[in-house]
Amino acid sequence: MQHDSVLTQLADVLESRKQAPADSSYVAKLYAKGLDSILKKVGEEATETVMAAKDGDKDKIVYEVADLWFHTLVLLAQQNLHPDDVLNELARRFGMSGLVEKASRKD
Ligand SMILES: N=c1c2ncn([C@@H]3O[C@H](COP(=O)(O)OP(=O)(O)OP(=O)(O)O)[C@@H](O)[C@H]3O)c2ncn1[C@@H]1O[C@H](COP(=O)(O)O)[C@@H](O)[C@H]1O
Repeated sequence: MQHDSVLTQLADVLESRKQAPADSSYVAKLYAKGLDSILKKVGEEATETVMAAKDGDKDKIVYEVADLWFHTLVLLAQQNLHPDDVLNELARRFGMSGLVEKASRKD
């Protein structure tokens, strides 16, 4: 599987969880708890990433960054944003305009 398609497919799953009953999955439950709960998880996972890096444990760094990225993807979805919106911003900073065509920003 291409890595960029992991982001896209995960974003599709996160979008679909918006229609799911609150008790049906972790993400559905997190949406039901609301923005503050999502932000709390982002903060916790950022802290756990810092602790893993301070411990110098590379496996733990990868695991915690995956948790951090995952919860930021939940945040993006909750805000009706898509990973492509972030990839486009990174591409713009890298001097590569139009790298990712699909962006779903709705504001
Ligand atoms: N990638 C992930 C993923 N990464 C981390 N997590 C969850 O994020 C939580 C991490 O929080 P912690 O480490 O603090 O563990 P915890 O104590 O269980 O967390 P809390 O219940 O206290 O919030 C764990 O419950 C993990 O299971 C994830 N949950 C789901 N996904 C993906 O999201 C998709 C949709 O998820 P569901 O809606 O749950 O099916 C799944 O198919 C997966 O691909």
